[in-house]
Amino acid sequence: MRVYLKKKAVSLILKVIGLGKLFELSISNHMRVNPFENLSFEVEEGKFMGIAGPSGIGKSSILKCVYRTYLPTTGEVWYDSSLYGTINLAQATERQITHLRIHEISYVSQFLKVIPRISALDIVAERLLPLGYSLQQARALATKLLERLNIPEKLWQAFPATFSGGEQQRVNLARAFIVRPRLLILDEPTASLDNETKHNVLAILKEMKQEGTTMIGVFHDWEVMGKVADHILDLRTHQSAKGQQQMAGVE
Ligand SMILES: Nc1ncnc2c1ncn2[C@@H]1O[C@H](COP(=O)(O)OP(=O)(O)OP(=O)(O)O)[C@@H](O)[C@H]1O
Repeated sequence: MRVYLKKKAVSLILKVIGLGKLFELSISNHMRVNPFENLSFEVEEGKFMGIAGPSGIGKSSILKCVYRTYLPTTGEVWYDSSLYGTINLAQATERQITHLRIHEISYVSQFLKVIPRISALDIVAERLLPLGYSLQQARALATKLLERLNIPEKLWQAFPATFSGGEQQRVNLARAFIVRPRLLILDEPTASLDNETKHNVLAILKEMKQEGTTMIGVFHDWEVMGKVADHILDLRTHQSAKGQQQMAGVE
């Protein structure tokens, strides 16, 4: 008897085509900075794509174009969303982007945008309120996450404005993790963490991957990236990336 294994269909969650970003610096005599152009890549559902390349090549800007903090100058960012089906994030409305950020796309950077006079616990818990959780449920889940990220209990009711860089980063991670997003964008998420917390963050990322979260991320620490990434987009060797930024004055 022959047994045929059914080939699992590959499902793309992100397809970026011809992405480019041009910055024009009005304060510097209209100098133009064009870190990447005509950049294309794809990410399969449930996979982790790391982005590598030297400082200034555009890694963070690519993440920001996907999260739509930056509007790309050229190109398409096709995302297979739960809310709207396949949608080009480069052309989605602000309202669609806001909804996607609440429900399915999270971004975590090295820095926390500190919200004044809200406790660390509530900054994390509040992410769950628009998703239908009660304040009590949200606080219980936030507590578990803050514990896992080694934030001491005495800080839970404190305001993160006074926290150290590493503590703020852990609150930032908790805010992104708590919603268990469909797409998680990570920009240097472990940069100021001690080894024990880094280890815990990696464990949470692996757990989320198993639950189906797709991730794209930039890590300075190649060892950390190697532990979670399924493949790496290396901007130095990527054919369609320019590989280095070009600067030119406006004619
Ligand atoms: N908002 C902005 N306005 C003007 N220029 C910008 C802006 N954001 C990024 N750039 C420029 O684009 C280039 C790429 O920056 P980006 O932060 O994406 O690089 P990176 O590869 O992430 O660098 P690093 O590894 O040092 O964080 C840099 O020259 C940077 O100065």
